[in-house]
Amino acid sequence: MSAHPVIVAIDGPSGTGKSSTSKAVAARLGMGYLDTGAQYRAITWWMLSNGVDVNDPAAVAAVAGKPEIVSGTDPLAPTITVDGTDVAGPIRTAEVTGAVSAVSAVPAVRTRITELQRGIAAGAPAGIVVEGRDIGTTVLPGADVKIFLTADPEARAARRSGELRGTAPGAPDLAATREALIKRDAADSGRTTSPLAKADDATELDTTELTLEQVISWVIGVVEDAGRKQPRS
Ligand SMILES: Nc1ncnc2c1ncn2[C@@H]1O[C@H](COP(=O)(O)OP(=O)(O)O)[C@@H](O)[C@H]1O
Ligand SMILES: Nc1ccn([C@H]2C[C@H](O)[C@@H](COP(=O)(O)OP(=O)(O)O)O2)c(=O)n1
Repeated sequence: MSAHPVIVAIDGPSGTGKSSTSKAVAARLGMGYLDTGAQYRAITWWMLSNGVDVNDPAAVAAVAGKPEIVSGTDPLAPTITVDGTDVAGPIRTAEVTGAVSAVSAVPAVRTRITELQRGIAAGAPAGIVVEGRDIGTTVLPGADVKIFLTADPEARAARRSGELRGTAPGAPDLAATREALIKRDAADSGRTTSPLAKADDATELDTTELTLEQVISWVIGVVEDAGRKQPRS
């Protein structure tokens, strides 16, 4: 399709549809898929499992280089391990969700994880869809396609709440989910190092009134357009 493997950056706050959209787009276009939030969750899980005080940035920074995080990029079966342990389940607990913004605000953590992400993107032979908070702005500023997804907080909380009810018995109710989500957005947008932000050259899409399938089709259209505009090799 293009002269080099296409890199697609999809950013936005929680519940806008980044993961579901990115996975589907990557699968349909035969590309890799990287969930960068899962990596921040994985390092947070390791900190909590090892008794590190996640509210002490110096303590977190001191051990940020220790865990070995490996992400599998098949969009049909993405994987994440820490020191060889499959953590796909444990990284989705409320405890990790409650601590991840503090850990991911620590510059030493971001430097480490950003390096990992750049290496994975550079080594993706068929191109890759990378989703997160700072992919278009910091991690891959030269990405071929940059998309920023948004949606009303009510829609985002309802989606997340529905998802948690499906997978986690005893999950918090809608109001609690909404409150936690807004608090996490504020922390992620307000941090000093590489906050959640739309890149100037990203295309924004409000997904509030759209179905997931509509969002997927729109993103595929943008990626295919970008491929057509690239010089032929
Ligand atoms: N446009 C949409 N309409 C309705 N539900 C959606 C839409 N996009 C995503 N969802 C659902 O919302 C939940 C959160 O989506 P997800 O892709 O995990 O968002 P994010 O990665 O941005 O946090 C999932 O259950 C997903 O199926
Ligand atoms: N590129 C990224 C991706 C995620 N993070 C941090 C901030 C987020 O609150 C957490 C968790 O991200 P994740 O994408 O799993 O969050 P969701 O629950 O899917 O919204 O990680 C980040 O700082 N930078």
